[in-house]
Order: sequence, then C-alpha cells, then structure tokens
Amino acid sequence: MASSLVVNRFAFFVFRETKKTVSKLHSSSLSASFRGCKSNYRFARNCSVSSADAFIVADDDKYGNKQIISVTPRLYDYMLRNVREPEILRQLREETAGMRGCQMQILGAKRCIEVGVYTGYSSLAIALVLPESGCLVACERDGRSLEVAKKYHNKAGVSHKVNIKHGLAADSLKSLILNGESSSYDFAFVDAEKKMYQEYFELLLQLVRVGGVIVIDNVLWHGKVADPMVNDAKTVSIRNFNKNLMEDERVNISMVPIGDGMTICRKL
Ligand SMILES: C[S@@+](CC[C@H](N)C(=O)[O-])C[C@H]1O[C@@H](n2cnc3c(N)ncnc32)[C@H](O)[C@@H]1O
Repeated sequence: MASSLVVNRFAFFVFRETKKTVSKLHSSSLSASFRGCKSNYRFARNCSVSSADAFIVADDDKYGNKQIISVTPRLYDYMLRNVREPEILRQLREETAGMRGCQMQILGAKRCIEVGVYTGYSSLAIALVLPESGCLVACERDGRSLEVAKKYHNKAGVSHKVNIKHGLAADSLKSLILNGESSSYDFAFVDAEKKMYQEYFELLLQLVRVGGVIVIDNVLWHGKVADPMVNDAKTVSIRNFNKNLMEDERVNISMVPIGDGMTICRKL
C-alpha cells in the first residue's frame, strides 16, 4: 500500500510512505489493562497515574524481561507534542472532546471501508491520505454523529472521496456485496457494535481483496477479555471473536497492544 492508516479507539497512527503521524493516544488504557495485575508482576517505580513519569507495570521473566510501561498524562502530552497531526484533524479532535461519546474516536487507508464512523475522526484521517481517485465507504447508523463527520469532510475538502452509508453497517456491507464489489477493497476498519464483530468480519473478508487488510479495534476490551470473571455479552463476544480469528486460516493476524488493542488481519 502506498499509504495506509491504522487508527484505533485510543491511538491513531498514520503511515504515509515514510511519514508517521501519531495523533491521539489515550493515557489510561494500558494502565487499565494492568490494573488487576497479579502479584508476581514486579512493580518498579510507582503505580500512580498522576505520576509525572511513565511507570513500569510489568517486567516479569515471563515476558523475556521486557518492560511494559503505562502511558501517564505527561507521557501522553509528550506524544501529542511530538507527532504530525494535520490542523484539520486537531480541530476535529478538539471539537469532539467536548461531546458525549468522545472516548470512541479511532482509524483508517486506499479503497477503504470504515464500520463505525462516529464524528469522523478516523474517516477524515483516511480520506486525507487517499488519492483523488480513492474512496472510503463510511458506515454509520447515527445521523447526528454523521452531521459532524460531514461538516469536517467538507471543511477538509475530502467529501468527494467519502461515500457515507447511513444505516446498519451489516446491511450496508451486504448491499456492497450484492452490488458486485467483492474483492475490490484494500482496507477496512471495524469499530462499531462489538457483538457484531464476527458478522462484520465475514462480510469484509468478502469485500477485501487478497492481500488487503482488515483492522479490528478494541480487541482487548479494556483488558476484560483476559479476565475469566468478566462474562458480559460484549466481552464474551470479543473473546470468542479473538479465539475464532486466531484459528482462522483465511488471514494472517497480528494483535497490537496499543490503546484498547487492535488486530491487523491480512487476507490470504
Ligand atoms: C467507537 S465509535 C467509532 C469511532 C470512529 N471510528 C473514530 O475513530 O472516530 C462507534 C460507532 O459505531 C456506530 N455503530 C454502532 N453500531 C452500529 C451499527 N450496527 N451500524 C452502524 N454503526 C454502528 C456508533 O453509532 C458509533 O458512532
């Protein structure tokens, strides 16, 4: 891919040729994942989130003595100051910060599909790096969020690249398949209803070409997937989805522990 985007709920990376932009990282997700860490983890330094420095949440032999650090507010601010975030994305991030549901922001890539748009941060990030001939099919059920997304697509001059599908994402994906668009997409980002992940994945696997990439967000689900005591419907659904994906020979997968965790799947 000449350019691609990988954005997740709390972290957002833009890869464009050799450029890398990290525009949003959430400070609490890693520490939340390790809040229940077991006693055999050695806690070095201190464990206060208000600490100025990053702290080590685990450096157990089990992990080859690799240190796992938490992202503190100071480190988060440092990252925000040391990435290349386009002005238009900064504006949208700041406007979204005051809105209900603002913790949901995420993703992105060339002939692309996004499942779960919200106010459009990830869709704008994708659209900005798409070539003029590129397109992003943006699936979202919430009309109010879409109004904000459209405003920023217009403001950024990328509306012509974005094909908004207002409605249930599974229905929109099925209509793309019925329209003969199977195997014609390069990239898809999944960030909508967690209980629908398996269905989205099956539909997207039809729509994405061989070699294409599907990125699934929130696969660590605040760490709950690893806690056998947590068995609510969303957690169980993501846990089952992760297990199925691990055994799925139609894709190569890589689970990335940034933000709330995301799995990058490459269609074989
Ligand atoms: C986490 S937010 C998406 C954030 C966005 N990707 C970003 O990075 O800015 C999830 C969105 O999925 C939408 N959604 C949830 N279930 C859906 C469904 N069944 N069909 C379409 N959209 C859905 C919600 O309305 C919400 O706006």
